[in-house]
Order: sequence, then C-alpha cells, then structure tokens
Amino acid sequence: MTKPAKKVRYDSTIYHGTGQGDKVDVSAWEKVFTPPPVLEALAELGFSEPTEIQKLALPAAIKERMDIIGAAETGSGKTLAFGIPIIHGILSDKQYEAENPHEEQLTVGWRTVNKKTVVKA
Ligand SMILES: Nc1ncnc2c1ncn2[C@@H]1O[C@H](COP(=O)(O)OP(=O)(O)OP(=O)(O)O)[C@@H](O)[C@H]1O
Repeated sequence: MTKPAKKVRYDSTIYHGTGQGDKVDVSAWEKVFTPPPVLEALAELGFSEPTEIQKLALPAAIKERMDIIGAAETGSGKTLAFGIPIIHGILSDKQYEAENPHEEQLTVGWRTVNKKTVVKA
C-alpha cells in the first residue's frame, strides 16, 4: 500500500516579494539583527518580514553567534536563514580587517563560533 502524498503548506502571499522594485518596510528584519546592506536588498526584493525559520535562526546565529541546526518545510526560507548569517560573518570580518590592517586575524567573526543551537519552524 502506498503512502498518501505529504501536504506542504506554501503561502505565496507570505513567501514571495512583489518583484516590482517597490521598496517595502523591512523594520521587522532589523529586529532579527539583519545587516544594513542586506536590509537594502530585502527592501528591493519586497521581502517585508522574515519567515518563521528566519526569525528563529537569525538572532541565534548573528547576535548569539551560535552554530545552527534548523529544520523547516520546503519553501520556508531556509536559504536566507543560513545565508544572511554567512553574509553577516563576511561583513564583520571585512570591517575588522579594514579597522585593523596590520593585525593578523585569528579569532574573528565566524571563526570564533563555538556554541550550538537547534531550531525547528
Ligand atoms: N522572508 C521572505 N519573504 C518573502 N520571500 C521569501 C522570504 N524568504 C525567502 N523567500 C523566498 O521564498 C522562496 C523559498 O525560499 P527558500 O528557497 O529559501 O526555501 P527553502 O526552505 O530553502 O526551500 P528548500 O527546502 O526547497 O530548499 C524563495 O523564492 C525565496 O526567495
């Protein structure tokens, strides 16, 4: 006997931007510590607020500097949930290098992460 197909919730009104180039209010992203250059891109994409997995992952990864293991359904925004913290780490490293041109980088930004957290949306 075959199992019934798994139902996946996919709400296009929540998970898709306008795609029309109209900037939207992205203040909800600031609350989850999204870096300013990324805010600009999100505004252009029309992504007005983070999805559930993004709300859970971003503060833990960016502010608490934890490693994340996340689980959420397909189309729920996992790519940005890990992509934005990676961009944050790169921007932080670049800023440190610009401010400390003669210092060797050993324990900066992403490389110092040593805590773990698990999130599920
Ligand atoms: N906060 C958001 N607001 C609006 N659209 C978003 C948001 N986050 C992601 N998206 C869009 O939703 C779609 C699905 O996102 P994404 O591919 O990251 O999901 P996923 O969970 O990684 O899916 P999969 O499990 O299939 O890899 C993409 O088109 C993405 O650009």
